[in-house]
Amino acid sequence: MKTFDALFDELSAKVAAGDPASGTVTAVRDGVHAAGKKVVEEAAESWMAAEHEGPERTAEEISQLLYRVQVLMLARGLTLDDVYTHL
Ligand SMILES: N=c1c2ncn([C@@H]3O[C@H](COP(=O)(O)OP(=O)(O)OP(=O)(O)O)[C@@H](O)[C@H]3O)c2ncn1[C@@H]1O[C@H](COP(=O)(O)O)[C@@H](O)[C@H]1O
Repeated sequence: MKTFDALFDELSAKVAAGDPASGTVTAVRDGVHAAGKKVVEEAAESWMAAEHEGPERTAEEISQLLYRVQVLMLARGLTLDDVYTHL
């Protein structure tokens, strides 16, 4: 099972390498505006799933939200430490 930190390490490595097969690399290159819209979209889908769908669908949507948050962090040049320092 993958953790938040492990996924961030994986995405960071793909972005650093410019992996052409990675959708993440494309998403990060699309920039903060596009990444931010995706965060909002997945946040709304998480909320709707929590209200109207089952726990499994909700968990799936939240996993996509966490992924999109990491894409936004990478597009903005933030590290995990930058965020964790505020927790
Ligand atoms: N965890 C994810 C992940 N979560 C979501 N996504 C992307 O986000 C897409 C879903 O977002 P959409 O906006 O298309 O979703 P949607 O149409 O709203 O669909 P639903 O939310 O209704 O399901 C998926 O098809 C993926 O492209 C992800 N893409 C990649 N990862 C992981 O990131 C790592 C690197 O992946 P690559 O960059 O593809 O190499 C790998 O470990 C992947 O498993």
